[in-house]
Amino acid sequence: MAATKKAPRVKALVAGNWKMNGLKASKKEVSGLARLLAKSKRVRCDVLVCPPATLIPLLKEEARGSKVAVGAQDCHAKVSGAHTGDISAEMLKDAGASYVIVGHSERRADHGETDAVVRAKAEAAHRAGLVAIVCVGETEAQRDARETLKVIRGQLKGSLPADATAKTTIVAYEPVWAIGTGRTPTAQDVAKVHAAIRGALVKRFGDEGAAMRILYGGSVKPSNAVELMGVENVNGALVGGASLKAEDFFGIISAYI
Ligand SMILES: O=C(CO)COP(=O)(O)O
Repeated sequence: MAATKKAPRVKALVAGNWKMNGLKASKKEVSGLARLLAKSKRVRCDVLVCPPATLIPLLKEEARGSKVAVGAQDCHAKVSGAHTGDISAEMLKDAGASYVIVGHSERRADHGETDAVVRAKAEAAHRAGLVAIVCVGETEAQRDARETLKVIRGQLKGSLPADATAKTTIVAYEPVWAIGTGRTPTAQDVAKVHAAIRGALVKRFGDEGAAMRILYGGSVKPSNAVELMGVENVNGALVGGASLKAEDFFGIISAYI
């Protein structure tokens, strides 16, 4: 009998993207989250908070000894130099980050980041020893034109470094029209896109692609987390608004209890 290869078990990640929200006082959300996680010993996923860069050292300290990792929302591709206002991956690592989000649709849209730029940032993350969370997602117009899979495959091809592995790289699928709108794709649509992403990852990276985490992002809330996180090839969530309050974020994490 031919041996059938089983898909590897992938540990999920629930990541919070605070975007441009949070002040020093927000550290109480991290200590609150750490307390909730400590109380519930059965949480089967990794947990990450990505605050504005100014808060990384403070939140890293606040999260010390807990299950909460700290990450950043963007990085520059270079190590250092004359790039006013930018922060390198090495600096983020030095500040306490262990992950960095690259290619978020808000950066692709507001800062004209191309796939090549996103790829250079992901390579910088790897160079610095950070895990890169590479975001892809179609706009509403692209979805209406039934171009979703074509767009996603193109973004993956252009944005992922050639030597990406399951340890260094995470893909986040965030349909642009679902971000901050309260609208989400159906579980069937999420399954279709995540299956296509998995197929593209396996084709390009083999076993590493089979083990790479694929997060879903866009209006994830405690009320829809169980359904969305239960979809095949969904290995966690990238959460915006609902990650700002410890109780809400824990409500989403609870999908993995
Ligand atoms: O953009 C997002 C996370 O990166 C999703 O944001 P919301 O969860 O607020 O829709």
